[in-house]
Amino acid sequence: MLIDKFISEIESKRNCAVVGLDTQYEYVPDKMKKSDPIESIWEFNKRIIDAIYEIVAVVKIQIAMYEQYGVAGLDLFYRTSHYAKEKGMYVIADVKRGDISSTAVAYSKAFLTRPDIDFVTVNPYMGYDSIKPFIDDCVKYDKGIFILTKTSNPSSGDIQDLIADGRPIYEHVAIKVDQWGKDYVGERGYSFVGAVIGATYPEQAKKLRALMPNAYILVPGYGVQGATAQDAAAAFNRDGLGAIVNSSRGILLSYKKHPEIGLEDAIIQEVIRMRDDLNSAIRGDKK
Ligand SMILES: O=c1ccn([C@@H]2O[C@H](COP(=O)(O)O)[C@@H](O)[C@H]2O)c(=O)[nH]1
Repeated sequence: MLIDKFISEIESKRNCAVVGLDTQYEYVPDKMKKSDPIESIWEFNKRIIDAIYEIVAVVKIQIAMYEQYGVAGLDLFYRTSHYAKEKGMYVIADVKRGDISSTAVAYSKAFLTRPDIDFVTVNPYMGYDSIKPFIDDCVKYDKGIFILTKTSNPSSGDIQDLIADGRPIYEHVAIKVDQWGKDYVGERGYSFVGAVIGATYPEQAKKLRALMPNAYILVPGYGVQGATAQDAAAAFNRDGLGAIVNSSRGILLSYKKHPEIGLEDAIIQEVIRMRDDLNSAIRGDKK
């Protein structure tokens, strides 16, 4: 099962950090900027992937950053996912889809039938029939999903924290994630039905971790959004597994903090710093 192989790869690299390829033209170093933004971003993405693929298991590609450039941007999204996959990386398409079942079937087909995409993020607001097509395709094509549960943004509480039947909505979502994923637990004890929990909400993450012990959790919010490795650690199980932690701008823009070294060295340095920071918070490894 994909989720078992995914866990083995994270273990063998000793790295639960996800590099978020939320690339925009503005992020490309001036020296690398060409007149064509698409080709500039492509060069940047390729150099990042080449720099990290031996030490990082997973990339998350945020589709919105590519869609803003129209059809050429979408083509770049897939060129990037294809390139990362060719280098042996796991690819999360951060697309946050969710719609009535007939439309969800099409959304799922768009991503989960592709060999270059392993996971997608989905939005549970419309309920089980909007999620089931993705689960069916996960079974058929050996893929996985991360369901938005408690998101990292400051306003996530506007709706997710409202109390229904005595508990916040995000806890109800976690209970559903647990139920929906129970039949799909692999050899390592984790399901391909996972969740998204922001590192910016560590107290909530502890409770949510207990409510869905078999879910793999995608944890955004580390770095630029202000969460620390200690915050992110709340989403992990005692086995040191159960979560992956994303950083996008913190890694993509790390070259600005280290103008004295080249792009690749700056990216590698930041990825290693993040990996060691997380391993120290999760399992007490020495930094
Ligand atoms: O709750 C959520 C869900 C998704 N995201 C996405 O993760 C990255 C975070 O980028 P940073 O630059 O590391 O802040 C981005 O793609 C978001 O859309 C999230 O932040 N929070």
